[in-house]
Amino acid sequence: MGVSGCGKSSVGAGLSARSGLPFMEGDRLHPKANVDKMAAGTPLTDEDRWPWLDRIGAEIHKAQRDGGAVIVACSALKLSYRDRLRAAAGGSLAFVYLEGSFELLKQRMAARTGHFMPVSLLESQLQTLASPTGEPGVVTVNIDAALDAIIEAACRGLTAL
Ligand SMILES: Nc1ncnc2c1ncn2[C@@H]1O[C@H](COP(=O)(O)OP(=O)(O)OP(=O)(O)O)[C@@H](O)[C@H]1O
Ligand SMILES: O=C(O)[C@H](O)[C@@H](O)[C@H](O)[C@H](O)CO
Repeated sequence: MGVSGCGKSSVGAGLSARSGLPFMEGDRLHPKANVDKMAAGTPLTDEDRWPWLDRIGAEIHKAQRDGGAVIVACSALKLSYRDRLRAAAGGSLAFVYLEGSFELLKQRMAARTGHFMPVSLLESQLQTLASPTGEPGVVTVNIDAALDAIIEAACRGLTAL
């Protein structure tokens, strides 16, 4: 979890490769209207996000019900969003929070190509973000490091929960 450009997809795919667990890109569950809205430079509202979070929660629940687990890339910016996911999951749910400075996030967003999310939305992402550090089941990893080191730190943190 974390704001746009923090590395959710990259780290999620890396954790999936290491653990053998399936990876789900949360952005793919956004309704097209949400993606169009963000692409046009307008931040999503709670009302835009609830149905999307419920889709993600249902996928996590299904994986756990079937005796498995799934790694999901999801911004989960507010406590109320994370609690919605926790309630939907029904089982245990851990969060890896990828934390970074405005400058580094901006730099990573600006350097990537072919992504719908404009850099102009980073400020609103950070304004909406409520840090999860201190909530149960949260591993916080600073993103100012090589991808491998971030994945390693996330793995270590998750194992220690
Ligand atoms: N540790 C890292 N070092 C250097 N570049 C990185 C690192 N982690 C991710 N990146 C790059 O930063 C960009 C953002 O990463 P990524 O797309 O994984 O973030 P994200 O949180 O999934 O973004 P979004 O939510 O906006 O889709 C990508 O171009 C990715 O290759
Ligand atoms: O809750 C949100 O505002 C969204 O999920 C965003 O975080 C983006 O979809 C994502 O970061 C892609 O850039």
